Amino acid sequence: MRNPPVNSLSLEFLTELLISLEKLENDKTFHGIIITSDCPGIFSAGLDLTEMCGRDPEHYAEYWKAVQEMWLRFYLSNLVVIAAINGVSPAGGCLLSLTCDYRVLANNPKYAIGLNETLLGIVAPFWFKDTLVNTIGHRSAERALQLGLLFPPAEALRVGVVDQVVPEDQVQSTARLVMAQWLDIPDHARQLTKTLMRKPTADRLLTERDADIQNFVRFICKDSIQKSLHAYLEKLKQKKG
Ligand SMILES: CCCC/C=C\CC(=O)SCCNC(=O)CCNC(=O)[C@H](O)C(C)(C)COP(=O)(O)OP(=O)(O)OC[C@H]1O[C@@H](n2cnc3c(N)ncnc32)[C@H](O)[C@@H]1OP(=O)(O)O
Repeated sequence: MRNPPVNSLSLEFLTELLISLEKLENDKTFHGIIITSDCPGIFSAGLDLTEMCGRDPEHYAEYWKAVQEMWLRFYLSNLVVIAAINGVSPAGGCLLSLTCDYRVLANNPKYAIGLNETLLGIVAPFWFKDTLVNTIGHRSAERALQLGLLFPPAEALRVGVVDQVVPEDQVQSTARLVMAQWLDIPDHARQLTKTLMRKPTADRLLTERDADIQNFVRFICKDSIQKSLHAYLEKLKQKKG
């Protein structure tokens, strides 16, 4: 991913990601992809806050549809998808990595990962929650979501948000090694098993997709939510001094 400075998931970047995924899926010589970041120290800062602030309801609806599409397409991809997480990965960045089949995280205490939406005064939708529950179990997800926990590497491994923590200079080579193991499995059997495990979760969003968009637009348009998102963005900008 190369969307400097922080790989935020803007509408344009989400569209690029989806087009890239589609191209790779349509090319039958590809069987797997590794998602990693070109922004030093940052895997992805998550959803682009500027897409959710000070825009009109039509824009929010279009943006949310693209976020849903990213989740659905990566979560259900027939390819083996591995995240080589080489930086901090809050909220939407964590969600993207949770759509993958396997997560390798660099062992750097700054590289926290988690769904921290409550810290921004917003609520992770049911499909963010479902993805986390499917990964770390109900009790750990309940605690992580309510507290907006961002896990440093050792904690992330202990709770199961990531599958492996390795020295920073071994993230890419480990991801390639893991990819080779996954590609050794007969592809047809692996793909059907992935679908079996994930389709019920995806179906839930597919049947409630429009309602989920409407909920998002209603929620994000609230004055109180706009105020807290503006304040959060301002805090990020002022951090530089
Ligand atoms: C109902 C809704 C449900 C779902 C909703 C939301 C899910 C989400 O994903 S919300 C986004 C959550 N993300 C975060 O909380 C991360 C915020 N960013 C950071 O903590 C830091 O920027 C980060 C640790 C990633 C990187 O730190 P630095 O290297 O120190 O960079 P800066 O903080 O100086 O940021 C540079 C530049 O980028 C802008 N920025 C950062 N994050 C975002 C973002 N998510 N969206 C848009 N823009 C972002 C930041 O404001 C700076 O901008 P400038 O000052 O204009 O350079």
